[in-house]
Amino acid sequence: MTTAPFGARLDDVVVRFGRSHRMLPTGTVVRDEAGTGLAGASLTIRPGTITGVLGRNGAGKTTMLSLLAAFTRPTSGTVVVGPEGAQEDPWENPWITSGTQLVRESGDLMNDEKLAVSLRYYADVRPCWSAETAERLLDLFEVDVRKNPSALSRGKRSAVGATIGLASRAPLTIFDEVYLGMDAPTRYAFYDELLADYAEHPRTILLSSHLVEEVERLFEDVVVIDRGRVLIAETAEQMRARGVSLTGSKDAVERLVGARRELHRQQLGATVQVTLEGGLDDDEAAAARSAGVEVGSVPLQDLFVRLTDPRSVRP
Ligand SMILES: Nc1ncnc2c1ncn2[C@@H]1O[C@H](COP(=O)(O)OP(=O)(O)OP(=O)(O)O)[C@@H](O)[C@H]1O
Repeated sequence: MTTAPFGARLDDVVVRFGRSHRMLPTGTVVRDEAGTGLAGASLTIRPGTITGVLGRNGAGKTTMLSLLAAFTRPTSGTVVVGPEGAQEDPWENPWITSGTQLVRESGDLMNDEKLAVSLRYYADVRPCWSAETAERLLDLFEVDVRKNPSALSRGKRSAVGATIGLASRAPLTIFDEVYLGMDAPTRYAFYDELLADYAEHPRTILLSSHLVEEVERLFEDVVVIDRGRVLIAETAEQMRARGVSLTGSKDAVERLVGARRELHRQQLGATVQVTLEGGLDDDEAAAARSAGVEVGSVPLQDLFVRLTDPRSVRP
């Protein structure tokens, strides 16, 4: 089993879910339209990076992550996963799937057996499994492996998911919103463990989260999915350079804004704060300084919210 980090590529991938039939309380049967998970998504995941996967509810994050782990198959388009130069379709491909660990909020645990049984299963199917890491993290998160998963609180189940992801040491490790049930101290402990383990055992990690502010410091690359398509796929640094915030008197800020695209505007008494798309060149930065306008960076969370705002018209 190779331990080289896996990368992945999606080319024009469409995922359509079948039509379903539903009976209303009145007895009438209605036909639901087919749902679209992805509507032509193209993307490259660089091996050996931590990539944040962001998107509003229903954007297609889970669909995309499920494709990489071969839990779902594309309706059209291609998906390949694997180490550089040896990427293959992951569907029914044991070589690729044994190197891919998808951790979902549901936990994927055997609810009627003691937790120790599920852990043995993961140890068997993940060639790089670290029993020592699993034991240490379960101890850290105070999870009792003699309990059945169904007897664990939501937070403890999330901690088990986090443990499985880290202990798998899988060349592609995917965390799909696993931290939702965890309290803040547990989440922060998880982020620290993830960074420490990643530094020691380089691999590819994908993290989807709605807690963008909290996790953005972990990201090297960022993918933003919007309505089934990939809106942004670049380094976190490039994404941060997509916006700049200007704070100062209305007139001075207005002069700097000119005809540029505004992502957000906030009036604070006589002061206005505008988030602009793009950065400032040297002349603009000098003009801002001499006009007493404060130039700041924009957190990824704010950029993500503004760039995926359905009310904003894209150029
Ligand atoms: N099994 C399914 N049947 C029909 N439609 C589905 C199914 N699974 C997902 N969808 C639809 O596909 C779209 C993308 O869903 P997906 O779960 O991938 O989004 P998401 O970005 O993970 O959302 P969230 O942040 O709310 O978890 C949504 O419109 C959803 O309703």
